[in-house]
Amino acid sequence: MILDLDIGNTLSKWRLKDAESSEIRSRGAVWTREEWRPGADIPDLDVVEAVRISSVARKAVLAQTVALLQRRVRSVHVARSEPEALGVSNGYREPGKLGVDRWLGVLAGYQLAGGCCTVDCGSAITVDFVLPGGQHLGGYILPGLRLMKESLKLGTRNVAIDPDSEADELLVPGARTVEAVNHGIYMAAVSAVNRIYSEVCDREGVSLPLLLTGGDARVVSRGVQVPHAVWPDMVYGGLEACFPLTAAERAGRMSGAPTVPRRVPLEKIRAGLAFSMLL
Ligand SMILES: Nc1ncnc2c1ncn2[C@@H]1O[C@H](COP(=O)(O)OP(=O)(O)O)[C@@H](O)[C@H]1O
Ligand SMILES: CC(C)(COP(=O)(O)O)[C@@H](O)C(=O)NCCC(=O)O
Ligand SMILES: [K+]
Repeated sequence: MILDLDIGNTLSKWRLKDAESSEIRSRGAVWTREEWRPGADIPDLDVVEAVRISSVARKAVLAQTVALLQRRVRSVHVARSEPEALGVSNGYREPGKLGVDRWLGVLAGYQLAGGCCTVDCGSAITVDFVLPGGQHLGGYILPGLRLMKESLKLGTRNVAIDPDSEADELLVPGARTVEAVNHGIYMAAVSAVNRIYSEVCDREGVSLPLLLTGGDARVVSRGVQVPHAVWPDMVYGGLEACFPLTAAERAGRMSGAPTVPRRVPLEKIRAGLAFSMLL
């Protein structure tokens, strides 16, 4: 079995993948923590022959995790942001400073769709762009839905946005504090994603497929106007592309990859942008 780990600021996600069949056997998530020991909530390491890790948690968390895994597993691969990989040039002035989850998302997106826009809705919401030739432009970082809510300190931190709500319900004026907060932060997140996407496509003169991932991808997706795909395993896709271990991975196939979303004509994106600027 292959253990894939995606250690975010809030949650550490894992999945076990069968090295022979390439099937995903199980998956889970635990709160990201300083100390991380195999227990009821993480998989049995006896069946694991290789581990692939993406981590944006504090250095000590990664060091602890790697030390623990190296005692039990033969090969442990840790992803890093590089100046260039798999046809993509990192757009950061200091490439190593780009969050590795963003880098892996971009690599997965590029392998799937060529030039694209990748959005990761987790603790932070990040939006990254890579052009059809493989140039990554850099991106945007804004607080995630939960972080925005917690920063307001209005006693609403424990009332999450219902992930099954429709965008229509979440965009109307709130008539209670908790609604005003939830609708406000939702409006902030989806407006930012819509605007950033349109601005950059306009500026670069290209309509790019849009891909969403992260814990809040499903709810953000409902407020995103352009056709797009939700890809929960996008960061894992980057790990597969960087460290291919199975036959399918070596052939360039990533588990759970969505069909590439339809490209909107650039004129339509520009018309939407011009209209929103009039308001
Ligand atoms: N079951 C859940 N537990 C915790 N957070 C969740 C859950 N479902 C959705 N979320 C949302 O997803 C975010 C965490 O998403 P994730 O992509 O795992 O973040 P990160 O990679 O930063 O750890 C939280 O900030 C929260 O808004
Ligand atoms: C921006 C992030 C905090 C997002 O992390 P996440 O919300 O997925 O936990 C992470 O990608 C990170 O720590 N990046 C380093 C800074 C940068 O990318 O510029
Ligand atoms: K994120």
